[in-house]
Amino acid sequence: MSFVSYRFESGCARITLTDGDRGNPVHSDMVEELFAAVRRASADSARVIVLSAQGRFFSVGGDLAAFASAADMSNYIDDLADSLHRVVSELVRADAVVVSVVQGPAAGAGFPLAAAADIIIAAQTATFSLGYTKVGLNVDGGTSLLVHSLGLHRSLRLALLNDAISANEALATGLVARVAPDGDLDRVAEKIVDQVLAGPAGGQAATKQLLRATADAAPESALRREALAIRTTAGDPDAREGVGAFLAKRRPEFAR
Ligand SMILES: CC(C)(COP(=O)(O)OP(=O)(O)OC[C@H]1O[C@@H](n2cnc3c(N)ncnc32)[C@H](O)[C@@H]1OP(=O)(O)O)[C@@H](O)C(=O)NCCC(=O)NCCSC(=O)/C=C1/CC=CC=CO1
Repeated sequence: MSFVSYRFESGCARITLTDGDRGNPVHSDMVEELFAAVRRASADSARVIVLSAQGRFFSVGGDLAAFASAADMSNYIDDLADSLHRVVSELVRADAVVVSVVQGPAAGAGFPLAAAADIIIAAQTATFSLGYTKVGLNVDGGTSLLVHSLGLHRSLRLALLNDAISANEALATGLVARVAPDGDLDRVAEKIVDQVLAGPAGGQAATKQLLRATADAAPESALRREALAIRTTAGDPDAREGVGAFLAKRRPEFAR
């Protein structure tokens, strides 16, 4: 694997995004590796899955350079959204308790990826932002998770104005379970892992499924709506303008 690493030990599967020098951008090869790693964790009957990332960013989200260089950007984004949805579904459906460990920005698709976890731990440097509408796309991969975790109006603010929320704001909303100084993040994550491993596997798995079903945050129907929407927005000239403008470090000029 080039973009994701997998390690399994004592009931805990550790999945790490390893393209830290590039900010762990989300592209088709990365998502395929991520999906394979999550499937492997289930095959290993992991009790806990820890999803973390190397480098200064958890993830900058969709790889805008890959979008711009794709032969057909719209098709590329459609396929990528489908692949990412499979990862999100696998994480929310896993019997394992999923813990994400976020340092630095979780932007664009990096945000729903981190938020698909059951327990989110953030460094003080963590920020959460969506970015999709900034590049002419619709939010994807987690509208159901966002509304459940942040509430409707905060989700609308983040999605439409592209504000970022800090680790402490995310803690106050309940999205994040713990905030730790960057140097203490791993210790805090290990404490959570030990706490889960000391609990009853069957009771925890059933409880996770029940809570997610009650919250309707096993988000398949929302993911289906998102996939349909991105099929349209990714083909809109505004998406090409938004992606091109980000890469050229200029303000986008969307059609009015
Ligand atoms: C908030 C940021 C993530 C970080 O800001 P900052 O710390 O100031 O760092 P920057 O200087 O802006 O960025 C560092 C370098 O990384 C490059 N970069 C940043 N984001 C991306 C990206 N998404 N793709 C490719 N490259 C990226 C940036 O150009 C810098 O490069 P240089 O050093 O060479 O100049 C901030 O960077 C930011 O807001 N980034 C954009 C976030 C974003 O809009 N992400 C995409 C959203 S759309 C999306 O995720 C959509 C999908 C679609 C469906 C399925 C799956 C995936 O994605």
